[in-house]
Amino acid sequence: MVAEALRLDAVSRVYGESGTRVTALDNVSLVLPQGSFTAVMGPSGSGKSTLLQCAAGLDRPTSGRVFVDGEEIADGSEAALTKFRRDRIGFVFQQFNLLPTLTVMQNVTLPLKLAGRKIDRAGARAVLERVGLGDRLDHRPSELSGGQQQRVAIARALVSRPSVLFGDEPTGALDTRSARDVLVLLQEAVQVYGQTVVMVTHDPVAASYADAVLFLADGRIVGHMPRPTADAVAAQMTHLGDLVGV
Ligand SMILES: Nc1ncnc2c1ncn2[C@@H]1O[C@H](COP(=O)(O)OP(=O)(O)OP(=O)(O)O)[C@@H](O)[C@H]1O
Repeated sequence: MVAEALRLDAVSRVYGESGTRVTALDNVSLVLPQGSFTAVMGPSGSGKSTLLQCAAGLDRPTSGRVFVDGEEIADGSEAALTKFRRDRIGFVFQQFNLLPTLTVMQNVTLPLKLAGRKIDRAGARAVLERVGLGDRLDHRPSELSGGQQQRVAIARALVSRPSVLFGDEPTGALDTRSARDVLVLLQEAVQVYGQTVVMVTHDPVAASYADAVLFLADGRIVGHMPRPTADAVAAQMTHLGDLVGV
């Protein structure tokens, strides 16, 4: 039996008041096993980012429950939620979100510092070597290419050994080759290191690196494709677009 890394039980997220109400997530339930790589796709506005934010504890569902590694995301204070995220969640954004004044090494060790954990420089160096940046430790983000910056962001997300690594279009700002490097890295995190990765993407090629694709439309899960190929994903997206009229 493979353990569960992520569980959503009937999660809904409603924005706004009556009149402007938007149901961004509508009663979504899912279970992802440890060591899986899942892509989340769907038309614009289908709820992909909201799903990721609720699953990662960056946003609170209106109703329903989220479990990471079997433990429910704290429903308590902001501080408790922050601790939960720091201990269990890694997040990679489209725009890297590195701190420009810090070096590569400082960026990567910052989460450990903020969490009051021991700074394991050797561990951080090993992760940076793994992402191919072992010789760039003292560089600033502005001295790196977009692909290299995203690899720093991935190293920063991996250094605290999160239960789940979330990516919100992590290849969205990269050229084809850099995107491929990042996707191979995420695949390796899953296949070699047993990490669990959940990635939102608009790109069928990026999605084809995952073990499975979840399709969202109107805040609901409307499809699941194991062993995706780029062509099959593109065909399914066209079909979804026809269904929801985009
Ligand atoms: N803070 C917010 N306030 C009000 N409505 C919101 C807010 N965030 C998202 N929404 C709405 O919730 C729905 C889902 O948005 P979400 O960003 O999750 O979609 P998405 O699938 O990630 O879209 P995209 O592919 O365009 O990034 C949309 O209708 C959006 O307008």
